[in-house]
Amino acid sequence: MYKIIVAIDGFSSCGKSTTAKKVAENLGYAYVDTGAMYRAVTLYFIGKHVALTNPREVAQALSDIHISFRRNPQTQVNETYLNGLNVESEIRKMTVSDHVSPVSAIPEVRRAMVAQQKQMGRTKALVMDGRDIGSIVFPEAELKVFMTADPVIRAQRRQAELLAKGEMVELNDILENLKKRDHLDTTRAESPLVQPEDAILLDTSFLTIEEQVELVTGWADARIARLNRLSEAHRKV
Ligand SMILES: Nc1ncnc2c1ncn2[C@@H]1O[C@H](COP(=O)(O)OP(=O)(O)OP(=O)(O)O)[C@@H](O)[C@H]1O
Ligand SMILES: Nc1ccn([C@@H]2O[C@H](COP(=O)(O)O)[C@@H](O)[C@H]2O)c(=O)n1
Repeated sequence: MYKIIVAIDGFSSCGKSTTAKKVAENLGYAYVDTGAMYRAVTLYFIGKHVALTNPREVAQALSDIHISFRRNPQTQVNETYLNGLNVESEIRKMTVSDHVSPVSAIPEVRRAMVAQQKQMGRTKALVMDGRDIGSIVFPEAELKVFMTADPVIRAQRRQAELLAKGEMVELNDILENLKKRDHLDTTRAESPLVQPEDAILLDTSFLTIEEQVELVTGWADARIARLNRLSEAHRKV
């Protein structure tokens, strides 16, 4: 069976990781949330008061950081570990959301994360979501999806999620954070968020989670079937 890479990019909180996780499950593929990697770096930088404009401090901090993902046996969900500590819940808090975009715009940070991400994709059978997966990390990905949704709907969904975890945040604060991050992410000099020309656009504003998962899984199945047919035809020649 042909194995592919599914690259999912898009704006903040439009459903990328929720969709990517379920599509990976459906395909029996590994899933990597690259936003979690940038969030873990940010958590470390905040804790160590790393000066973002000091290249030596940034390089030292990056060499001290080890990020990994481990499956929680109870929830079956991949959780993020920073230097051996589970930081899954810490990295989702607003403090990290407020600082992550400037940290992820630093070229040295991107180089370090992209190198690890490329390694993770060397055996394919991977669904990865982020901001530069189809454009920089895996420009050769067999399926690229670019997700978007109305900003107010995105903020409402994120607010409900934070509330369920006991964090009460004003809708407007979330909306401002989303808009600010989208602006920084799309305008930064180093690998900005762009929709690759060969990506399929998916607006989730009026879709249910099940509908968006079904769409992306269907596109992936179609790509795999086509590549299987091509390789079979090639084998027969
Ligand atoms: N179609 C949908 N309908 C309702 N809620 C949704 C839908 N898609 C995603 N959500 C919810 O919206 C929230 C944000 O989704 P998710 O974390 O997947 O977005 P994301 O694009 O990965 O965000 P980020 O870029 O900030 O990591 C989650 O609480 C998720 O359950
Ligand atoms: N490939 C990526 C992924 C993420 N970022 C930055 O991290 C922030 C948090 O990402 P979430 O997916 O958890 O929202 C995001 O706003 C980007 O600044 C990135 O640069 N590249």
